[in-house]
Parts: sequence; C-alpha cells; structure tokens
Amino acid sequence: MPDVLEIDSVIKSYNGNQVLTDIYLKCETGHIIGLLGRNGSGKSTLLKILFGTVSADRKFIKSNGKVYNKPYKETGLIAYLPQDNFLPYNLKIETIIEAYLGKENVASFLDDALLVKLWGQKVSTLSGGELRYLEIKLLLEGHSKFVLLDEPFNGVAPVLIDSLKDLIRKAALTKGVILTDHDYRNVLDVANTWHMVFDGAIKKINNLDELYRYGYIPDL
Ligand SMILES: Nc1ncnc2c1ncn2[C@@H]1O[C@H](COP(=O)(O)OP(=O)(O)OP(=O)(O)O)[C@@H](O)[C@H]1O
Repeated sequence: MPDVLEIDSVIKSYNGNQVLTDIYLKCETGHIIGLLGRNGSGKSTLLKILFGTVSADRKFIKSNGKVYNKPYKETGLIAYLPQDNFLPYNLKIETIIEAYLGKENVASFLDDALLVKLWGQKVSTLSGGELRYLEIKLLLEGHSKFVLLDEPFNGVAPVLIDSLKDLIRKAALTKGVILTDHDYRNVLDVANTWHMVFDGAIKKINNLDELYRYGYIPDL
C-alpha cells in the first residue's frame, strides 16, 4: 500500500489578497507530481504551506488519514527544497552528508560522477549547479517519505538536469515527489501527473495545449 499525502481546502491571503482559494492535491509514494503556474500564481506558497513553514487562513493536511498541522515537525514525513540555497556555506560537504545521512553513507553518496571530485571541499567553493545538485540529492536520498522541490532545475546545465531527473525517478520508487519549475518541458518529462495553479485553484493538465489555454506558454 502506498503512503499518501493530501492537502485540501487551502485558503491563503497576503495583505488581504487571496492567493490560494481552493486547493486539493494528493501525492502517493511512487508518484512524481509536476506543478506549473504563472509567476505569482502561488506554487511556492502552496509548497511552504504543505511543508508547514507558512501559515494559511485555512488548510487541511493529512498523511495516511492522520492530520498534521506542521508536517515538517514529523520525523521522516516530508523534506523541502526551497528556491534559495539552504546548506551552511562554511561546512565541508562530508560533514553535511554525515549529518543528513549518517557516517556510513558518506562514501557511497560521494561515489557520483559530479560529487566525487568535491571531496574535502567546503560548500562555499561549489558552483551554483554543483550546490543545487548536492542539496537535491541529499533530500532525495534522505529518510522522508515525501519530497517537495521548488525550482530544482533553475540554474542547472541541461546535462545535469538529466542526472537530476534520474535521481528524482530513482527516489520516486519509494517516495512521493512534488516539484515545481518553469522548465516545463523537463517537468512534463519527469512527472507522472501535471497540475497547474490557476486562479488560486489546482487544475489537472493533460497536454501541452492546455498549458497554452491557461496562458502558461505562448502559442506553439
Ligand atoms: N511573504 C509574502 N508577503 C506578501 N506577499 C507574498 C509573500 N509571499 C508571496 N507573496 C505573494 O503571493 C503571490 C504568490 O507568490 P508565490 O511565490 O507563491 O508564487 P509562485 O507561483 O511560486 O511564483 P514564481 O513562479 O514567480 O516563483 C505573489 O503575488 C507574491 O507576491
């Protein structure tokens, strides 16, 4: 039986402006959900509400039938990649991997074409793409059943995006992944189901034509 994460009945306003008015989203382990939407439509806000670090006027978050008010506090439930980098700059990457995954997993984690050459380096010396790859791999190989990724492909070279998609697909053998990114072709490629945040609600997307009709992409 898959594990299930659901968010329902979300209402969120900033300074009296309603950003989210009617959201229902369900993610099961084994699935990758792609979330698209125009700038300012509320995708990041939705992920932060789901993680529990942004409050909502109303929300209902459940996993396997149990209600969670602040899901991030539940060990092993949910991990979240913010748009901005989050790892401490002054630490060596082995120290960080050890803290996240345990000492016994450091060598196998770094046995990776991109990361192996970074042994012994501090986070501050990594390029933007290397750092993003490290952050995403840490979350995807961590213990959480669900992983939320906000703009994982931003600033990452195409060849590395392919590696990231492989990591996401591998993680989704046991986890549920919800990701949002404006690189919609790669979102469409890696995700099993596609959704659009539009007018404060979630719309299921079935094909590229619908992305055009919702005003997300220009005419093809
Ligand atoms: N802390 C905040 N205070 C006030 N308004 C906010 C705050 N955070 C977000 N907003 C507003 O809420 C709306 C949704 O923002 P959000 O960042 O969730 O959109 P998004 O879909 O992730 O956008 P993008 O694709 O540009 O990253 C925007 O109009 C934004 O200006």
